[in-house]
Amino acid sequence: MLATLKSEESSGQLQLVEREDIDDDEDLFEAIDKLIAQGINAGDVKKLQDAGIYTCNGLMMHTKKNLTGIKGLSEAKVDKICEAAEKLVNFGYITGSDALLKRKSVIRITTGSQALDELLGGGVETSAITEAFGEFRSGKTQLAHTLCVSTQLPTNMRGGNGKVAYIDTEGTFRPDRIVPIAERFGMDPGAVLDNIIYARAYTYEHQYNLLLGLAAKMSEEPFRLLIVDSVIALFRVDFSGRGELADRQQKLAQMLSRLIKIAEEFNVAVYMTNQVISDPGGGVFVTDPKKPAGGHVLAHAATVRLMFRKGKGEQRICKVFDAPNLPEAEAVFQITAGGIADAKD
Ligand SMILES: Nc1ncnc2c1ncn2[C@@H]1O[C@H](COP(=O)(O)OP(=O)(O)OP(=O)(O)O)[C@@H](O)[C@H]1O
Repeated sequence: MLATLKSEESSGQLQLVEREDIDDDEDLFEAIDKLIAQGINAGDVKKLQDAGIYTCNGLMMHTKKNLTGIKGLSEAKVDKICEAAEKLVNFGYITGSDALLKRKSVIRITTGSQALDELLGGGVETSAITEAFGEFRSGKTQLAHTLCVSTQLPTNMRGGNGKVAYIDTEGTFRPDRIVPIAERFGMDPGAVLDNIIYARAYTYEHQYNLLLGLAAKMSEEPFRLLIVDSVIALFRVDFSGRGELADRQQKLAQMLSRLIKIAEEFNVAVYMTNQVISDPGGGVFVTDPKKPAGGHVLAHAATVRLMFRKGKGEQRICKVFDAPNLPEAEAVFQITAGGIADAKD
């Protein structure tokens, strides 16, 4: 894998495509300001943007109740806006063939390990949520760092030719780790770092607001990856005890719903990490039983669920825990200075 990438090094420097240069059929969303040409006044479009809605596709992912909650938008205005948006985007049925065509826009981003890519059917998928859970030091954050770089590779090198947004809830992002990973892939570390936007979240509300703010950025520039590391940590801190569990799960569901919408609206791969909790119900024959945190709410939100565990030395094992189109199999990979790679033996 590494050899292939290196051999293509000369031709492989990242060329981020300007939004204007992208073919129309590659543009998966209609910008919200196109509503102006449909007779919606610019002031109302601005109100939508202020509420974090930057595309017509994103608009239709909101209920009318949500939209009338935006200051200055009456029910009549919301009806008119939705009608105008429906003229620009088809929100109804499409044929199976069209659905297949739509799937063709999905990109698979290399993890840096061929064995892991094969396990994932080619890599981490856009328009979907990939969740990695596992014990500490099992490689979840290292994979996040590797994806930060590989997402920026051109698509003919199994990258996503796009930018990266990184939301860090535990303070574990290390920009200096990006440097050797970029060098391994034959890329300029400075340029790679410039294509990553990073935010440290301190509360679950802050985490949610950071997601809302992303729509504006993603509608302007080609992003292909959103990392949330870890998705649940702040919820476990900000809500404590059984009494707050229902409230926590409801807020978590709202945030996960936002993540799914971002993935689909902008054809972005969402990679989120999750913690494990001990599972007393795991049975007496299982030593140290562990299960992913977040319960059913998280289980339903993730498209692909991966379980990481430690192997010998720097080796790690990834198991497909749940995925709609992947077999329940395992792959061994290794953490190296240059990020995730194939295991040596
Ligand atoms: N430069 C490097 N070269 C080789 N291995 C490294 C390097 N940097 C970190 N590692 C290894 O990566 C592992 C940590 O992995 P990672 O930070 O991804 O864990 P995690 O699964 O995110 O755990 P946590 O829940 O603690 O955040 C450590 O075992 C460390 O030895």
